Amino acid sequence: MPVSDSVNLENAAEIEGKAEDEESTEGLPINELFSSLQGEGTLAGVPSVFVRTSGCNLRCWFCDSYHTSWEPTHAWLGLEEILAKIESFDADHVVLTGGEPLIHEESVALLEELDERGYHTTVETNGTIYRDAPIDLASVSPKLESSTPTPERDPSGEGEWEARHESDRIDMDSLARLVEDYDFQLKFVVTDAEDMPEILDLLAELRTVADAPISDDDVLLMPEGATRERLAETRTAVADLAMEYGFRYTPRLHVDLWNDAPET
Ligand SMILES: C[S@@+](CC[C@H](N)C(=O)[O-])C[C@H]1O[C@@H](n2cnc3c(N)ncnc32)[C@H](O)[C@@H]1O
Ligand SMILES: Nc1nc2[nH]cc(C(=O)O)c2c(=O)[nH]1
Ligand code: SF4
Ligand SMILES: [Mg+2]
Repeated sequence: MPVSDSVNLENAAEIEGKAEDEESTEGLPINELFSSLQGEGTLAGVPSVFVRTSGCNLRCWFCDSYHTSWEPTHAWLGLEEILAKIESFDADHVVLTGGEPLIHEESVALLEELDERGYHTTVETNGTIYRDAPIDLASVSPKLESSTPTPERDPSGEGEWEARHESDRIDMDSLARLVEDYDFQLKFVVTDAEDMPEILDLLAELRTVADAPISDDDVLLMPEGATRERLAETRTAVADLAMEYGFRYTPRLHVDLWNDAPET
């Protein structure tokens, strides 16, 4: 969808207010809807349609989807319109992402319609919100302390989101319900070895709290980087960490192939 069709909201409070107002109505704020190869995780390389909702409850400093979080941009589309666009592509897999798709109650209705039509559904989520929906793969990316937008790292302000991001980024109950109810992968964005103790602690706690087994094979380390240049700096160290700790490594194929251009 060309961004020129989209409505640009000025600030985060406005989009969040808008998203809540619109929960009672049909439709979703869509930032882009396109066909590509799944670039990340266990299904990397699978042709998929991506539906990117706008709006997020967190603000990672490195967010590669800036126009869904820091500066949300979107058009409101009805479910029928979204489904027609999805069906115009020849794919069996649909990836619902964002922004944070699970802030929107209407995401459940979309997933139900996709399930009825026989699509395999992946939901890319930060794991802070649980919803009961036909999700074939919950692709959960819990946010580490290294994602927090400190004043030095804030891409748009002076650290106004730091405290809220820090207090909201982990919700153990939501994480536990997601891994209990769905096939899942835990996909951590990693920059260097300093991220590892927090990952190990989080896994230990989740394994205690969740009534579902979590194997090391369910844990994927993904290098931080939204550009080829940045990935070139992080990926070898992250691959080494995956080998050292016995977790999986996931590439970011869309960054390697297309440098994370829009609609890739
Ligand atoms: C834009 S997020 C949308 C879904 C959800 N909000 C989340 O964070 O999981 C999609 C995926 O991209 C990852 N991601 C975002 N920015 C990244 C970056 N700079 N480097 C590596 N992965 C990144 C997220 O961790 C998540 O797995
Ligand atoms: N090709 C491609 N694969 C992806 N996997 C997860 C993505 C996302 O932004 O959630 C993504 C994306 O933006 N593009
Ligand atoms: S949670 Fe996901 S969409 Fe939200 S700011 Fe972080 S990476 Fe971006
Ligand atoms: Mg992406």
